[in-house]
Amino acid sequence: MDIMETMRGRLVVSCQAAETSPLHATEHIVALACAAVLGGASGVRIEGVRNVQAVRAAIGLPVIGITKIAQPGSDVYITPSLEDVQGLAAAGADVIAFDATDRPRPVPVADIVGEIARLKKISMADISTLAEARQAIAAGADFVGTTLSGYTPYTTGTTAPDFALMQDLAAAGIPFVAEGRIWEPEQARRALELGAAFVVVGSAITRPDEITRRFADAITGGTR
Ligand SMILES: CC(=O)N[C@H](C=O)[C@@H](O)[C@H](O)[C@H](O)COP(=O)(O)O
Repeated sequence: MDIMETMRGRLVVSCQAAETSPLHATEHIVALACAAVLGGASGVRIEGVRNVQAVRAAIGLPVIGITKIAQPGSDVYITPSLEDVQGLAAAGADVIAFDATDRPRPVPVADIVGEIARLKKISMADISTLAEARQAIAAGADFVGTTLSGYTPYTTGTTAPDFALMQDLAAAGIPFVAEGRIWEPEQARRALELGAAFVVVGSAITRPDEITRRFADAITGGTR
């Protein structure tokens, strides 16, 4: 399987559950991933070494692996350490995504990228700005994701996907994936038209609490 070609121009579904969610168990993550594949996903994004291992065994499509581990003295939590990279690689992730934002971090971006390459995996740098994307590619990342736009102190306040960032990435010739706040199929299509290699959708498909809240708020005007 050519990992990138399998996902190119297609939908990848992020199957994650917060610790507070009733879906926070490996069997539920596997079920979400299998449902996504049934619905036409061409890959999945999975959090946690155990979940990656179980999903890898259950589906034959590309798996993007991440960990989410809070770090003392740092806001970087997506695949922050070399041990996280090693665990995800051993669990069978094809692509390893990691925080490549310009914030204080436990391990330099170049070291994370180097370890992913050493383990013969594909690296996806989750960024929030064009400058971070340039730095990540210069450090050797295979491609970037717009995942963290809106989640760094210097990129706050948006509710829509960051189409402007996608346009900037395309203009700069940086290979990118669209991820973050994509709630409508038309937004996914637009991201592809802007040059995204593929599109990652999470909450709008796999977080029933957030999907429910969207409907409930629309009905009640946000008052509960
Ligand atoms: C910021 C952050 O931690 N993003 C995480 C990255 O894996 C996930 O919580 C998101 O659900 C994922 O990026 C997909 O985005 P959305 O759920 O908006 O479609």
